Amino acid sequence: MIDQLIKKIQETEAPIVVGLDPMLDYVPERLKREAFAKFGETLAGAGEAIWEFNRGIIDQIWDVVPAVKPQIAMYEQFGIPGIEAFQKTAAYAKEKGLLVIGDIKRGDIGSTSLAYAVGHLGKVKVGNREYAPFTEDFVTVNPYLGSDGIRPFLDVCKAEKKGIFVLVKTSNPSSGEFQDRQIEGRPLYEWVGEQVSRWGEELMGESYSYVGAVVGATYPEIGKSLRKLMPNTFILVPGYGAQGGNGKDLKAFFNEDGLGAIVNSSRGIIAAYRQASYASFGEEGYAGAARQAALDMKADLRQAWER
Ligand SMILES: O=c1ccn([C@@H]2O[C@H](COP(=O)(O)O)[C@@H](O)[C@H]2O)c(=O)[nH]1
Repeated sequence: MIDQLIKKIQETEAPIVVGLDPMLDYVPERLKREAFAKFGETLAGAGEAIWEFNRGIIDQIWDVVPAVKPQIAMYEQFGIPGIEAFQKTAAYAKEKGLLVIGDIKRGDIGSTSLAYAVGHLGKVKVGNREYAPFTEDFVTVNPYLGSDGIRPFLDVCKAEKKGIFVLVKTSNPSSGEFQDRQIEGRPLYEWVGEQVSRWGEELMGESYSYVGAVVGATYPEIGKSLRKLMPNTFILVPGYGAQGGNGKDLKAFFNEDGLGAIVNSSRGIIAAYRQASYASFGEEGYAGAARQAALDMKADLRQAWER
C-alpha cells in the first residue's frame, strides 16, 4: 500500500491528504434540510448529512489528491449512523481511486489490538466466511502500550499489504508534556521514532516502509531531527492550516527524493468556504471551495517537496 500511496502522490504531484472531519456545523443548510426530511433531526439524519457532505467533497477532490483521512471521532459522535457514514465515506473514496487513512488512533493489549487491526485493516471470520468490515488502507496507531500492542497491526499489515502510521510527535500544543520528556538524555519521541523505524524494517515497500509515523507540522525542528532518524519511514504530517503549519516550514519533513511525507489538512480544506478567501464560493459551493483550497495547498507545499 505504501508503494501505491507514493505512486499516487507522484501522479497528482500533491503530497496531500484531505482530512474528512465533518462537523454538522460545516454542512450546508440545504443538505441538512434534505437529510432531516428523510430521517428527522436524529442521529440517522446527522449521519446522512455528513455522508452527503463528504460525497460532495470527494467528487471534487478525487483527481487532485492521493488520499483522504476520515477522523473516526467525528463519525462516532453520531453513534451507529455516524459509523455507517464513516464506512460509506471510506468505500466511496476507494471507489473514486483515493487511498484511505483511517484516523482511529487505536492500540491496546495484544488481543484487543488484534481485534482493532482485523476490523479496520483485515478480515474477520464469521463461521466459514470472512468479512472486511472497514476498508481503510492505513490506520493511525498509538504506540504507548509497547510492542505487543503494535505486533498485531504489523501481522495484519503483512498479510493484507496495508499500513499504519504510529504517533511519534503529535501536533497539539501540550504534546511535549510526555513526548518531549528526556529519557537517558534523549526525548521520548526519539525513542519512539527509532522503534517505529525498527518495526518498519520487517515491512518494507520499494523504498519506504508500510510502518509510517505521525509527526506534527507545528514542530518543524523536531520534524527535521525525526526525518534523519527514520530515513525509510513515511511521515503523516497533521497540523497544516487550521493549526498553523505552513509549506515553508515543512521542507525538513521530506527526503532528498522529494518523498517521505504526506501532509494533512482537514478544516482548512473541507470548511474552506467559511474562510474569507473562499467566500465567493458560498455555502452551496463548499465542495468547489474545498477543491480550490487543496490546489492552493499543493502550490504552497511545492516549495517544501520540490527539489
Ligand atoms: O498529531 C496529530 C495527530 C492527528 N491529528 C488529526 O489530524 C486532523 C487535523 O485537523 P485540522 O482541521 O487540519 O487541524 C484531526 O483529525 C486530528 O485529530 C492532529 O491534528 N495531530
